[in-house]
Amino acid sequence: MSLESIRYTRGSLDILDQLLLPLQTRYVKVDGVEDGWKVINKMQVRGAPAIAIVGCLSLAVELEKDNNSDKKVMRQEIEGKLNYLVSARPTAVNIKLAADELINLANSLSADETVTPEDFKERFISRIEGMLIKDIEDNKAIGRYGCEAILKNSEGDGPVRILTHCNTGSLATAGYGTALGVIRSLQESKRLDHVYCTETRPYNQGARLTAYELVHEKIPSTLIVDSVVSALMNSRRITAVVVGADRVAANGDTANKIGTYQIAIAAKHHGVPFYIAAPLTSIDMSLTSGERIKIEERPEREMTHVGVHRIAAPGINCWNPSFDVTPAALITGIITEKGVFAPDKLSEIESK
Ligand SMILES: CSC[C@@H](O)[C@@H](O)C(=O)COP(=O)(O)O
Repeated sequence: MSLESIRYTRGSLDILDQLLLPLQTRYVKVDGVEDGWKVINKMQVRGAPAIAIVGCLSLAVELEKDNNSDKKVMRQEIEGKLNYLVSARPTAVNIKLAADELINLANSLSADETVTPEDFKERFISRIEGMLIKDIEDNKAIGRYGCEAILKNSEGDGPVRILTHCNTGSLATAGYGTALGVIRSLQESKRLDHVYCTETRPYNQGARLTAYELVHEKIPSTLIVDSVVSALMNSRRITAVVVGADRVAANGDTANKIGTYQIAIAAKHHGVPFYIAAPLTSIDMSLTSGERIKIEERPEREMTHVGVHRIAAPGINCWNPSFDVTPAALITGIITEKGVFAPDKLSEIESK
């Protein structure tokens, strides 16, 4: 069974505390929006789709307990709470798009005189619950499309080797995963020879989380230090790189975990196809290019310490951007639940 990062039943939400993995498995109760903001901001839950889903579910939990019977007040509070949740982490677009969709829903439910306050609450919570189910279905479709594209592009019908970065699996999504979903799908097709995952400094999502998921799923895999990527491509045949995304701009420029950009440059140099695997909820068509993506800067302690142990010389200045933007020109294809698109063809998604 896959790892479960989100446990939800109506009125109750618990998330797996990813700060404690892989050494401890502990679930944390999320009792409303304030808790939701905190677990996202502290990165107890992380990964663009999981951030959006946990944020929205925290609102669903709060709403379930709310006895408000004034639709206008409910609408106003919902908008304020969603905007607050969006502020917890700035780079991933999924939570912003989910918030916009829910604010539109609240506006129309509030304006519709045939909708009672009870109906408002029921329909609003059901829409949020639907996101959980849809994300898993979308990830499975991403897995299938990604697997097909990689096998089609690889020479002959031999085994394939994949490199991935950061964590994009069950822990970063509602389940199955995006880039890790593609890897799962390749494993199911029996064509997967090996996966290499980077440590993903400074927060080590690769070493702590992806490695944990790969071992859990019994997928043949090896952990590498981030700076080994070029040497790996030079010495072992890598079929493709597949990573996730936090925000894809309309021209295909993609923000993802810091270090993604240099992997894409290495892939171009070595002729290795470089894929982004992301649901449509990670695509921000309102931004013409990646230049305008806001990049989160995290506390320097995440660089200077591993757990409680200081590893950097005291007194040194630190710069800790959490994401970088890979230019579209370095990207072979963007794998979505609607198929694989060249980065300059994202506008075609709407007609699918
Ligand atoms: C399916 S998640 C894709 C990305 O969100 C993932 O690769 C990533 O960059 C996560 O960053 P994080 O800072 O751990 O939230």
